[in-house]
Amino acid sequence: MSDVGIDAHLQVQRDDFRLDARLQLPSTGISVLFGRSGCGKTTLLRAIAGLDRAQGQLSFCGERWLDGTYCLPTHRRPLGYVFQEASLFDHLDVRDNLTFGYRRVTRAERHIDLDEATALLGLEPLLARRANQLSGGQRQRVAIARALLTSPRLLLMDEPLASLDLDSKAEILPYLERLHTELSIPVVYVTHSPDEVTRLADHLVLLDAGQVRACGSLNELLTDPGLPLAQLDEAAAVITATLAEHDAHYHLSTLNVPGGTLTVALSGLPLGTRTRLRILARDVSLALAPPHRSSILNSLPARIQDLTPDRDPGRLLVRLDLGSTSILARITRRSADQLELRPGLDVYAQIKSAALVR
Ligand SMILES: Nc1ncnc2c1ncn2[C@@H]1O[C@H](COP(=O)(O)OP(=O)(O)OP(=O)(O)O)[C@@H](O)[C@H]1O
Repeated sequence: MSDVGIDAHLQVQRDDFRLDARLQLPSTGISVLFGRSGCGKTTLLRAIAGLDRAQGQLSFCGERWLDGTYCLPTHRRPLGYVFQEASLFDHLDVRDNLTFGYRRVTRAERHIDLDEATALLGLEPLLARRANQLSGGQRQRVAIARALLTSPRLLLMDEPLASLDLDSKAEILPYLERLHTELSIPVVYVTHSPDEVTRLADHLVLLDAGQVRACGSLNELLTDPGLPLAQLDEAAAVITATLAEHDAHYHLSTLNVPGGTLTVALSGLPLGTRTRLRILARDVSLALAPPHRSSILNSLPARIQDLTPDRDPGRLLVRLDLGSTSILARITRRSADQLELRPGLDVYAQIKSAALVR
């Protein structure tokens, strides 16, 4: 990794649980800590913040935060922390909640101002409202803006959507996506929601029983047949795409993707927008020749990287190299034998359906 943000080997001992996590996270983008309930996501996040006592080493962008007996206290670590439930000052209005931390940052250290944070989280109409008159989603947006106004160099978020209903989650996700595109500070984000992973993660850390099972870029881990994500029914690749053309007549949009173009249902996004495209493994089939007179619009040249047994004994998982990224195909073992598929073979990936991630 060229630009390392967090470089850590952290241990936390609890009565019946031990965290022993080695990880390196990049200094940009959203890194998601992912894993089942109780695997240690919150424990690791709190150890990074210095909120719980940890052993080991931790540095951030080369600065030592923990090393043996040396421990930089939380209030001296330049980080913002967003908890599952926003703890606001209920008797204050939104503006006063926001300025609370902001005033304590010296002018020279400020890299985001009140207007920017308010605009980024869409809080203008709420500034005069008292905190106890906000919905759960609005409270969480205020909590995120308040964390940003302390001008952190690292933002830690512990399941910020977990206590919200579906509508509030849908309301807040676009704001989190904006953080992603408009701010350059790295975010470490805890969730066990696959949807949030797909929408937000650039980088993924898979935790299992207190240990890091894998750590890498989102699509690298999603398409790794040795990891549990590729064995899910919903196994999918998430690739980056750019909107290239809208066809109002046929109600379709075309996107540039690694290795070619793909067509999806007409999108309202402007041409040139960079977005994410989710391609389910079960929606990809393989052919040895380019499709001829097929109803499938999407076909990309690809090279087989590997073939791995699937949970279903009648099927195989095929990882396909598109050049700069990979996708998965779930096909029958019989087809694989009939087509004599093997690593290194050039094929055509026929994609029945692909969806913009939103
Ligand atoms: N304060 C504590 N004292 C003792 N044990 C704790 C404490 N906090 C967490 N644990 C235990 O540590 C383990 C990891 O908990 P942690 O909250 O980090 O998991 P998690 O992956 O964040 O889970 P979830 O997704 O359910 O929030 C669990 O077994 C939990 O019971």
